[in-house]
Amino acid sequence: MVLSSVLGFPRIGANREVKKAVEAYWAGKISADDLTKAAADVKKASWTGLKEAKVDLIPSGEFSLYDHVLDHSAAFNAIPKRYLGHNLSPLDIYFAMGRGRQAEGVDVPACEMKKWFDSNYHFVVPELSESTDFKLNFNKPVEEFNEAKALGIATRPVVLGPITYLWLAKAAKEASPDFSPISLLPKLLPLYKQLLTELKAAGAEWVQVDEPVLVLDAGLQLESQFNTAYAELSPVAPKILLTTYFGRLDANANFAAKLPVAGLHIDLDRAPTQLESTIAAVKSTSLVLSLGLVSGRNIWKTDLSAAIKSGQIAVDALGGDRVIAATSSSLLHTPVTLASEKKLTPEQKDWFSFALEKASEVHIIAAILSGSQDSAVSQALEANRTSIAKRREFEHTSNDAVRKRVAAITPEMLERKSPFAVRQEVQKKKLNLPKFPTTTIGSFPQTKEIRAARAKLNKGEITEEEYETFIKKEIEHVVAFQEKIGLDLLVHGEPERNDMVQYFGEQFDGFVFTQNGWVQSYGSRYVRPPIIVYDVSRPHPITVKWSSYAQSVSKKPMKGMLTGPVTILNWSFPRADVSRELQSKQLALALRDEVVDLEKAGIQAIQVDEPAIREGLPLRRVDWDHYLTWAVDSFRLATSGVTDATQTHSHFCYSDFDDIFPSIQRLDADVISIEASKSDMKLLKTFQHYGYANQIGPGVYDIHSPRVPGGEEIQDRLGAMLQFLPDSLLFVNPDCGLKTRGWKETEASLVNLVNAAKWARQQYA
Ligand code: MET
Ligand SMILES: [Zn+2]
Repeated sequence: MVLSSVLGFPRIGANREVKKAVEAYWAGKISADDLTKAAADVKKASWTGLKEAKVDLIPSGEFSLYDHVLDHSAAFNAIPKRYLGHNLSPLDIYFAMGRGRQAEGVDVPACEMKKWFDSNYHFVVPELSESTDFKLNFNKPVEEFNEAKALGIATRPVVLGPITYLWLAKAAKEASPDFSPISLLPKLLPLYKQLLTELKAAGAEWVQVDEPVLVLDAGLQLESQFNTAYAELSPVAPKILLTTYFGRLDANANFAAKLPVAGLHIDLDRAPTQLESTIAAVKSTSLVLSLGLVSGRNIWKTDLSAAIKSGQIAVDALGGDRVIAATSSSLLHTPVTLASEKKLTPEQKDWFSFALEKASEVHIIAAILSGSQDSAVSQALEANRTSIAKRREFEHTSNDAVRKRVAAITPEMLERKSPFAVRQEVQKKKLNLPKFPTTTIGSFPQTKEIRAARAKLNKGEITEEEYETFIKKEIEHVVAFQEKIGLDLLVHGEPERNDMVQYFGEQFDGFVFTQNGWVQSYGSRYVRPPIIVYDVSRPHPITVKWSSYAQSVSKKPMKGMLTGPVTILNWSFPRADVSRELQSKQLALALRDEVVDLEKAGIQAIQVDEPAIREGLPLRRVDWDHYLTWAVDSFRLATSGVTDATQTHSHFCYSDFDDIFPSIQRLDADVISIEASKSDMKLLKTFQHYGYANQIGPGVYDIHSPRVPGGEEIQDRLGAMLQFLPDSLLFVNPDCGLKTRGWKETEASLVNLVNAAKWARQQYA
């Protein structure tokens, strides 16, 4: 019999209960016990939901109050020293690692966060060194396994595998220079042994061990690391299902299929081509093959007939008892349920499947593959056929004007009229900026009042006109503030935007929005990604009125502010019926029109933000070129419609450029701003090494913290930067937008920034 399985479920609650509970706990409004209770309710709802959806293998242990990688660090006692000795409870140490802590004399910053593979989920990076004192503080998978068991629900516990855990880790500051986290494998394995032994004793039949590192180019040692680890773990563990997701096993399938485990899971949503090769690799073994047929990363209804067809290939080759029908990855990346969407049209609603609906899908696939005669199952399959047929019909329609425009993109459209050196001279005269021009990244504090006004507009409590008047006042205030403190290149402050992606999605044609489609981004921060459902176009100018209004109240140059095509794409749920490249080009053309309109309206500098361009980088290096080509081309398409005199800017809030430097260069923005405050000056050496020749503003302070940088501190940074960058290229700016900051620290910080730039003008006159 083919069993159905779900690799992980959203852990935020159907109505964001977990966010509400953890934030209430942080605010001291509820106790740790209340928090545990709220978490238990959410887990119970997930397990019950999955059981009702008739999923055979239900996950446990993957719930998290903040982040599942952090859960492992806390369990393994991989706790950096700075969090100890403050008399904090284990729970508070855990949260301090996740988000920092500034209270009652304790002042510790958070651990670093990084993007989870190619997703927009952030995990807390483990910090390890030779002196990390591994021990098993608690066994979360056992606890949750028992918790579910007490509710009468048998589950398959989930753990992050040892190799992937160590691979995600970084060397702590105190580690020796040649330390590499993977060297701790021999020290870590005993903990996994203990954890898995206890799981087996608790009665778990299976355990899901996630090793997504297997889909990366993670080096030659991988095979021996896996052999060592699993030879030790298998004898003591429940049956191990080794799970990979987000990509292809490629050559790693050769050794993965020979590991002493009971099953292997592959992602057929991201990498459908690995079905046949993996079947061939496992055929002569006794491994169970778990097929990731239902996407854990997107929200489109699965074409069940197609999934069943793929599943049947595996069943024919291996027999039904060796096949599991599963989600491709954890459903963490999808919203909980469609049931709470009241505003989608019935037609739209019929296109989607969120986590709970996906659970039913794996059940139907498994049931059909097992030869089920159940009429409910055949009806569900029939209904799915009808839905998919309707969706395909819709997909066959297109906005021909948009398609034609994409087809007619010429190489010239990707080129500015003149090279940077020529543009720089023209822009110097036109914008008349001083040396070391000061600017900001776009947004100013999104105050309570701004959010209240937007909420009132949405509820119909104020008119569109009243809202516009309010926003204009905000803009006036932000502009006057910037003039007062002496910034050079101004911004309007983005008060009209709820979110840098959602705002544009709402103005473009081709997007659909959910009311409750929240997905965890990190900790208690959830996002509601827009869904691209159709060819994208711009029915009318979007930001022109705000930027022109801002320009009309100042004599200083105003910088227009847009979100780039690749970032809009990466932070939305994309269509599955056309390529990401096509969607990106459509977005680029829509933005190109906006850029040209801004120029026509007299805006002399235009910033097109691409903070997500790097996270979209494919997991396998062989796929990089293709992505980077269309991603960079999209940016160039969006920004190259202007004359030499218009200064284009772009912004990235990371600094991990080593891998993609040539692509950053190829964007050919006149000015880029990057995050640099946290990552010392190593990055600037990269810029020097590659001979970056356009203008650049490495962030001079970190906006993610309320801390005000001192004037001298900023001067020092500028001095250090000027050792690597010619003074004619340097801009002075913070490292990201200020929307999450308060006005008080914003003012103090920017005053120091302006003064530091004045100092630099004297020093380097
Ligand atoms: C995440 S990058 C943010 C850029 C945007 N212009 C802002 O200032 O908020
Ligand atoms: Zn940013």
